[in-house]
Amino acid sequence: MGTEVAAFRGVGKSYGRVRAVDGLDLVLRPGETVALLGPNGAGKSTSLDLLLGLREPDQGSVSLFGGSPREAIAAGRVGAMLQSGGLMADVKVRELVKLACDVHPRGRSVTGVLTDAGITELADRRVDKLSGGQEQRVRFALAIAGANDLIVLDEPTTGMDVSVRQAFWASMRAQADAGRTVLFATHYLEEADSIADRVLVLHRGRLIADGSSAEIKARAGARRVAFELHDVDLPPAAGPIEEHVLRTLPGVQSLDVTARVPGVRTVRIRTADADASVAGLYRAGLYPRGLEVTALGLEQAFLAITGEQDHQDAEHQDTEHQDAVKETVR
Ligand SMILES: Nc1ncnc2c1ncn2[C@@H]1O[C@H](COP(=O)(O)OP(=O)(O)OP(=O)(O)O)[C@@H](O)[C@H]1O
Repeated sequence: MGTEVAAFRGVGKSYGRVRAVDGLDLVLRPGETVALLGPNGAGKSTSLDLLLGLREPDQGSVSLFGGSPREAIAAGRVGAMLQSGGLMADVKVRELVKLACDVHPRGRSVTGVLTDAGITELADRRVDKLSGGQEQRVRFALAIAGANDLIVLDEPTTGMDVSVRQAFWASMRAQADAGRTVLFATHYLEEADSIADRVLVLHRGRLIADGSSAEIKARAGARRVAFELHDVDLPPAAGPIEEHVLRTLPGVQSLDVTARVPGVRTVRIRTADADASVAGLYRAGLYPRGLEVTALGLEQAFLAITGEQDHQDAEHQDTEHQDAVKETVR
């Protein structure tokens, strides 16, 4: 277990009838920078709360560094930046950071923390006079006030403008480069794509994808094929038949055709097999102009994976419903 930073084993957590986390199995290893993605209500914050021992699972177990979350926190191995909870009001930033450094079992120097969080110039400002983005950076400073081995961040860049966000990620990356494990929940998929070396996708409390950003994109499998069809290139009978041809090309998952210029249609296809789709286009006698084949971005891959899961869940519910009806009829 020495190589485990954190482990969820068969973890479940419900709030009344809402199943927020449903059978979560997951191990975090030292030095990883891990992004936790998922639509609203997917169970991200609940999972982080369970990891930090702020909530107890109904099922399964959560461990940190081979012990309980509480033990790991008491030993000063974990720093966290959560969405909830206000900051102390009547103090200056430096005083608040000093307090956090003093009470931490492995507290760092105040100057080092202010520098690493990029808030040296805010040190003499009152905490209650900060902007939302500045407040977030102070919260981050509190999360790195000690020599933690794991840093947990729940939507850390909410409220930060683009430049502050970039500076924030540079600070965070320095923490990861120092060998710390970082786990962050985010709704900004480009952050996950550029910062994390591992991406987890939660959906209705279940882990539906776990891998590098490239693996998640590949897992979504799809590529986008875009081209133009010019009427002058088409056989006379083209029209609705041609849309049917496009829709039934090998690998096609979705099709979008727009006609902004008379005589020219722009076609965008999402396909699981770009080579086969393109070969099929030519076989059908179509002449695609300006053909482009691109991989899906993480955002589209995320939408594809979660959409696919919604579809499977709906089918499963349908089957269950039909089974229940059959049972009633019998
Ligand atoms: N204290 C609570 N009491 C009742 N239900 C809760 C509570 N906290 C969360 N939930 C519900 O549990 C589910 C998971 O919520 P959670 O906050 O963990 O998701 P999330 O992925 O962090 O969402 P978001 O992206 O919107 O922050 C949701 O359906 C939510 O409404």
